[in-house]
Amino acid sequence: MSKALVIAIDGPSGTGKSSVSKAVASRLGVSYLDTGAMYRALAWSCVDAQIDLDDAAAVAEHCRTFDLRMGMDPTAPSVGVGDRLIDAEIREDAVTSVVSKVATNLDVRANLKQRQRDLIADGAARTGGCVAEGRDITTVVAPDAPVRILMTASEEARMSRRSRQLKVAAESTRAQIVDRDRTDSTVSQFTTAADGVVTVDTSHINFRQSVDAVLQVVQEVIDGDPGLSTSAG
Ligand SMILES: Nc1ncnc2c1ncn2[C@@H]1O[C@H](COP(=O)(O)OP(=O)(O)O)[C@@H](O)[C@H]1O
Ligand SMILES: Nc1ccn([C@H]2C[C@H](O)[C@@H](COP(=O)(O)OP(=O)(O)O)O2)c(=O)n1
Repeated sequence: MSKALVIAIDGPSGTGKSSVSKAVASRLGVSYLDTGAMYRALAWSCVDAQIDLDDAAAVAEHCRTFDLRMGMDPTAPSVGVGDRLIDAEIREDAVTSVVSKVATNLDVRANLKQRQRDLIADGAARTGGCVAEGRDITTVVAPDAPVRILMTASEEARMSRRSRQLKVAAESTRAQIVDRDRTDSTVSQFTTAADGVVTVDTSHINFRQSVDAVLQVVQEVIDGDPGLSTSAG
């Protein structure tokens, strides 16, 4: 029986993790998991339930019971709580500005880590593989993944991409990117590659080239491990 093609991708904000991971998963015909969206969904759900985000015990308790539903089709990923789809809501400033409060809660991280492992296993069982992206996938959630990649890019490139994406001035993205990454890095190390993790620096390559760079790393791993397979040609 062939082994599941789990591809773990970490990196700071604005390196291209989400867009590149989605494209790679589509090309390979495997599932896609945006773990950052899970932290965002929890932050949204706490605000919706009027839970004080500074009350770590209350946030952790809410995390244990909230009905998070992740759609893992890379061509139409979705995030829901119960029957309500919240894909747009979790990208709003109201969530972006507070998400670090839930992401730095260690009880929350333990709960979401287990959910992420289960989702990756389910997604891989359905489609033969899964591209999972975040901050601690290569090190904590899926340290045994056959492909592990750290995406990096200069601060300048990351800020300018986010500003183009959000249609705001580059400098105004500093708080969203540089400051938030600094807070998040107190609980997971995602700026240097752990042992066995391949770095893909996207500072000076475009989106297409970034997708090709990741696919090349995947192909090299497949070539060295005949037990792994993919539907991509
Ligand atoms: N290599 C690249 N070169 C230029 N722009 C890119 C590249 N990769 C991604 N982008 C663009 O940068 C923006 C941020 O990418 P995203 O995937 O959301 O990053 P992350 O998930 O790391 O925060 C998106 O608009 C995306 O299309
Ligand atoms: N595996 C993960 C994924 C995201 N996080 C944190 C980091 C961010 O503050 C939030 C949201 O992550 P997301 O990847 O959506 O953030 P970006 O806006 O792309 O930088 O969750 C985490 O701590 N661990």
